[in-house]
Amino acid sequence: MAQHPPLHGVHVPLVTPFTADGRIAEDALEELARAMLDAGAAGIVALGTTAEAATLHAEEKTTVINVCARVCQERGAVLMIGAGTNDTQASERALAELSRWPEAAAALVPVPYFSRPSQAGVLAHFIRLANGSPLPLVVYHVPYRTGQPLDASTLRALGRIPGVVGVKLAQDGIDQETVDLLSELPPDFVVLAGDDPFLSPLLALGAAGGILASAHLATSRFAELATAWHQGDLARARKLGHRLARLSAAAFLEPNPTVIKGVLHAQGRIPTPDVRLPLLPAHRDSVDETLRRLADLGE
Ligand SMILES: O=C(O)C1=N[C@H](C(=O)O)C[C@H](O)C1
Repeated sequence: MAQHPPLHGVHVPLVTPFTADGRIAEDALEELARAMLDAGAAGIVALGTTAEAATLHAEEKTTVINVCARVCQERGAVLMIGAGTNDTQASERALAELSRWPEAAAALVPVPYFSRPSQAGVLAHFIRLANGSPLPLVVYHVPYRTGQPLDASTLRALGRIPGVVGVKLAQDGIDQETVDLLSELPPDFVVLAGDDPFLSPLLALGAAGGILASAHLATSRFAELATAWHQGDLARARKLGHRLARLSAAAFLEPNPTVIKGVLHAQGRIPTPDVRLPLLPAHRDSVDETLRRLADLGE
């Protein structure tokens, strides 16, 4: 198992494009993956929330991973794969399946949702998973989706588990726990921003990069923002960060990934803007607003 995958930079959690008759549009998926990497993304995430992974059946998930793995291998890019549920045993089985893609850098595994275990229970869950996983783990912490808060000391304890290499942090803001965590990270453990409008402040605090659905749009500018913070170009980073935060806010006017799919479709990059129930396609106003913010990015 690769112990220290290179997780710095911008990773794009790919949407799953659908054809008009509801199948996965594999060609469009492959083209999108290539376009993201050519525009400067460090990697691709297969089966993130943005992929509507919850609505894909097993065969479709394999197709998505195979397409992403092929393109990442071709481009020498980082592949992460979303896996896991709120059931520890089922998550162990899901992770074991990922041994089919040993080239993947990490599995992106959600904090167990809905069950609301104690923080010690969350820790025990990840200790068990890391122990048997064929891939290093990135913890996906998104309390507004999971209903499971974690404090900085638990996040740090997660980061000290052998085989846990990072956290995708989507706290819906920058709170005391975020600042505390980033003030002292365990060795070889990275924070990746997972809440798009807060990418720039998280990079300023020391995040290594981000997993960002809105980086489907203006991919090269997101990559430029990460580079600007890492190189200490503050004037550039602040200005670009504010503009990209406005773009991200528009892209999240409706449940993710509906607006992003609407924009990609309007740009002719995917065959339909379709999403699977219970999501509904974004309204035209949200798509237009996002296209306007994209046009406003300028140089
Ligand atoms: O799929 C992902 O990974 C992401 N999902 C988040 C969400 O839908 O809440 C947003 C983030 O940009 C990446």
